[in-house]
Amino acid sequence: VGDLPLRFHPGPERWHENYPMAKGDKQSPIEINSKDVRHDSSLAPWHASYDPGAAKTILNNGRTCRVVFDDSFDRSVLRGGPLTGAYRLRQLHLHWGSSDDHGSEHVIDGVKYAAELHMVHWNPKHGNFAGALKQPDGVAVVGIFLKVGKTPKPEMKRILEEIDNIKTKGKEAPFQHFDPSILFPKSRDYWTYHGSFTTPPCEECITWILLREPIEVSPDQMAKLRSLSKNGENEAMNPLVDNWRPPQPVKGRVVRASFK
Ligand SMILES: COc1cccc(N2C=Cc3cc(S(N)(=O)=O)sc3S2(=O)=O)c1
Ligand SMILES: [Zn+2]
Repeated sequence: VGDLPLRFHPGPERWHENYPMAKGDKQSPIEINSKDVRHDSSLAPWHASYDPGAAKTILNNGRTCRVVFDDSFDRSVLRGGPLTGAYRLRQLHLHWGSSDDHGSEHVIDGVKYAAELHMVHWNPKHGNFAGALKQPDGVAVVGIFLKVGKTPKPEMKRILEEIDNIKTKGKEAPFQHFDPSILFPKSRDYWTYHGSFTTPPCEECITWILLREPIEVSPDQMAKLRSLSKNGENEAMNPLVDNWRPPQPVKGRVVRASFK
């Protein structure tokens, strides 16, 4: 599927034709309504201990902008929160819209953020990433909402400065000495629920940890993201925007909050 021209890429409504899991009972993203959220005082705080040296490259794969980390040993790990054990950071990527009023995948009390950053971690007790995909506790994704404001976080600058080197699909550039925990907002408050990858193959192996406090980006930082192309360098520019999946049925799942 990855290397077919765009016109053959079916949208989210048709993913289930090739990936039956896309119609499962634990799909992501979802709408979170505070009135249905249950505060769970037993939820521990989460901790990330990332090694800046683990950052390797940044790439445009035609569907998102992704930073890849060395996950060959417990070098950059996430612990605590709803998790048991240490989960290894594998990659981070973003989802964003064609304008500032939408772009996030999860929707909070009806609010769509301009973008949503995902930090993907996997549970090494399952041997490797492919093995972790098949387990309900295989993967943990930290989601951070991005909203457009006047006091942009300087830390996002580093990722967005690299955009010029990965404008077209397939472009990759070295991206080293980067500690993604600088992107975390001040508050550690989070929601957590069990769900899936928001793109095919849509496996239901993800413990989602969504941070309540958004981080700020500037309007021209958003414009920078939108200047990426879905196409290769010798094809027509096709703005890489609206790479978000719409909210999926909650199907009785309970979203827990670490805060009151
Ligand atoms: C076997 O290769 C696989 C198997 C499963 C997922 C992936 N990946 C591609 C999409 C994808 C979507 C993610 S999201 N938006 O839910 O955080 S995380 C992720 S991925 O791990 O990079 C690669
Ligand atoms: Zn994602």
